[in-house]
Amino acid sequence: MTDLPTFIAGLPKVELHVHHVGSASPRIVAELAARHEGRTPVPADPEALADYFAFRDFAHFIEVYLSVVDLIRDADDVWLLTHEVARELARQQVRYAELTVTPYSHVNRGIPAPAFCEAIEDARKRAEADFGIALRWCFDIPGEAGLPAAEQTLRIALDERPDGLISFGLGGPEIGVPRPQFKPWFDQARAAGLRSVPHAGETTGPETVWDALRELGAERIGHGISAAQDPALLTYLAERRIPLEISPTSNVRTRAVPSLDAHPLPRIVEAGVPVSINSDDPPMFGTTLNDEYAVAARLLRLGPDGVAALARDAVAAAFLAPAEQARISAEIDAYRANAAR
Ligand SMILES: O=c1[nH]cnc2c1ncn2[C@@H]1O[C@H](CO)[C@@H](O)[C@H]1O
Repeated sequence: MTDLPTFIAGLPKVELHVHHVGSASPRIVAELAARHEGRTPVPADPEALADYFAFRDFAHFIEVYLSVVDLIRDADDVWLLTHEVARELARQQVRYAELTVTPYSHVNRGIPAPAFCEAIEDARKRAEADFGIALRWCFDIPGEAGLPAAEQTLRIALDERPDGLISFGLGGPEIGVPRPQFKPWFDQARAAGLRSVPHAGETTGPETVWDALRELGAERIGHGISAAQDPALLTYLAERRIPLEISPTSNVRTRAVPSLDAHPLPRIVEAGVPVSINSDDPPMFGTTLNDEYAVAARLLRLGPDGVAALARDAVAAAFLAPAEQARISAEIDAYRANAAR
């Protein structure tokens, strides 16, 4: 039997909560920073970049995140970023990923919506051909930009409607950005067939998770970790099989939780709530999806069978056709069986 990190590295996976810009590797960020030398606070040197990605608190994280968004100036930058993110996901044996993209932030910086959508779509199709990975898009509202961003994000989603678009989200800070105000836009997105996957309960309490469920029709919750403070909410999520998209290291690096050992993941799993394990913004948090599976295995005291079950749970939570879910789950089972020999 191979050791657990090696087992995880080869395990077929899906990733459901990972941000487009947040996945820009130090190499890509350095390349983009070099293209815009002198006009960005983002260091081009990967060493200095690691220090730059040390966050005082969540607000500081968003500030740094937006400084990386500023590096993406044209459709070529968008294509490069998207194709490289797909390469890194495929390297970790990710077969399918729902990538959270924030069109508002890019259109707001001068990239026309049609050009932006054409770039991500072309990169998505090329990634499927080059790496065998299926990408789909979640268009999310940057919460800090409020209702104008909600309106523009919905407009872009419905007017451009890229083939890969499957869901509608809400990211950015939660403090001072109540979820209920976004209900009209989520209602329209859901009426147009987009799945609802807002962030909630990351930096605020269980009430924002309740709001995301009751007001925004959330089918999955981004993070949702404060649900661990509300037994009734845990029961509600478990009974209705509403998955939480958990990114353990993200929560520590943005100071949403004090340490990995204090992370509520064990309590959430213990309550029977479905979870998927994710990396969120891997280079910014100094992690990878494989590292997050290793963290989850440590916190949940899992061996290969348990880790394979985590991967299957993420497949079950994915907005994938049942036949596709069955195919990837069967690949996970075959891999587990083969590793046991
Ligand atoms: O962990 C996270 N929580 C909330 N927002 C995040 C996170 N990672 C990346 N973003 C991104 O920050 C943008 C701000 O414009 C949000 O739209 C969201 O996509």
